Amino acid sequence: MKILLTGANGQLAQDIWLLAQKKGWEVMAFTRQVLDISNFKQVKEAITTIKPDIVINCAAYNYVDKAEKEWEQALLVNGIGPRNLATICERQAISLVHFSTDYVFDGHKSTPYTIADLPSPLNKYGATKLQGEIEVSHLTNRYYLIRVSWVFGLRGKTEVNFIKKLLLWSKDRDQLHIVTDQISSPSYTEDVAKAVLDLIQTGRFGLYHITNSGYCSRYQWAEWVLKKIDWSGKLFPARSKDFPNSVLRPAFSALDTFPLKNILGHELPSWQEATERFLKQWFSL
Ligand SMILES: NC(=O)C1=CN([C@@H]2O[C@H](COP(=O)(O)OP(=O)(O)OC[C@H]3O[C@@H](n4cnc5c(N)ncnc54)[C@H](OP(=O)(O)O)[C@@H]3O)[C@@H](O)[C@H]2O)C=CC1
Ligand SMILES: Cc1cn([C@H]2C[C@H](O)[C@@H](COP(=O)(O)OP(=O)(O)O[C@H]3O[C@@H](C)C(=O)[C@@H](O)[C@H]3O)O2)c(=O)[nH]c1=O
Repeated sequence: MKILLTGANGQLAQDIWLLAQKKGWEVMAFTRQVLDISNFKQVKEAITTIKPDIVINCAAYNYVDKAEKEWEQALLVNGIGPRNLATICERQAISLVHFSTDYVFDGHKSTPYTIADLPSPLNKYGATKLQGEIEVSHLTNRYYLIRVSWVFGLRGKTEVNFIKKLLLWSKDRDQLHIVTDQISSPSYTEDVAKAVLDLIQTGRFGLYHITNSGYCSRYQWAEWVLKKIDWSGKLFPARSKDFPNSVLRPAFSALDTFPLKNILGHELPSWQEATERFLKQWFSL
């Protein structure tokens, strides 16, 4: 299997890259500096030269607050980039994996969102990711469109990883206030990478939700982590409105992964098991 991987410095990309190499697959990995997915010429050149079996697009603009002002930049990466990839993949009969987010939903439901629920994003980041979904699903038939939520991985930037941020805050604060009114399903990149590589071997194209099992609030997730690391500070519940500079985020955006289990034969480990594994690996690095 020959893979062309974009956004190769990102947290999910790094784990996909590692795992695919372990399987003995050929991975041609491109960072933003080498392949800017919003540049149609560069995308066409890379894909037509390499002729991969599959393109895995991990490139994204993931700054939720900044996207309100930088929405053109966000749309270029999250909307136009996937458009470029889908156009060339379709022309060359190459499969495309693209990732989206729980933030395409408004969070008004009280049960996990299924692949049959209609998106209605609350913020500009979510709107640009929805545009990416539309571009991919309209421009090619050979797609795996995979929504993930609250992604955390060992590698990549701290800014896009809530647990890494929490660990940083816990180092120099003795009090933390974490929101109880944002609930979703954490997704560990190691587990998502494995599921994605299993999925692409099935040839079962379509829309998927891939997250760890179960869901929690940001507060519950933080409480769980801080207990595991024996943090001596005090944790207080907070509300999203206590952070007036943050844009609106969905209150409940847990994802229902049906029919993933029917296809892979298993669900992903629970968010608790995944977070514990992350912490063990993080502190042994
Ligand atoms: N992080 C999260 O909590 C969530 C992420 N997702 C989605 O999952 C996928 C993987 O996310 P994650 O691993 O966290 O992403 P990261 O933010 O870790 O990585 C994204 C990568 O894309 C690169 N990039 C940015 N713009 C371009 C461009 N124009 N062309 C090529 N590369 C570019 C970035 O490079 P540079 O750093 O140099 O800008 C970065 O290396 C994305 O689709 C994301 O939207 C969905 C839900 C939650
Ligand atoms: C600073 C701070 C923030 N918060 C709150 C404010 C904010 O509403 C909330 C969200 O945190 P973050 O900004 O880390 O999370 P955010 O960047 O919104 O995370 C999202 O990223 C994108 C890319 C996705 O696709 C989503 O799935 C999701 O992972 O945390 C606290 O509870 N306590 C604090 O001390």
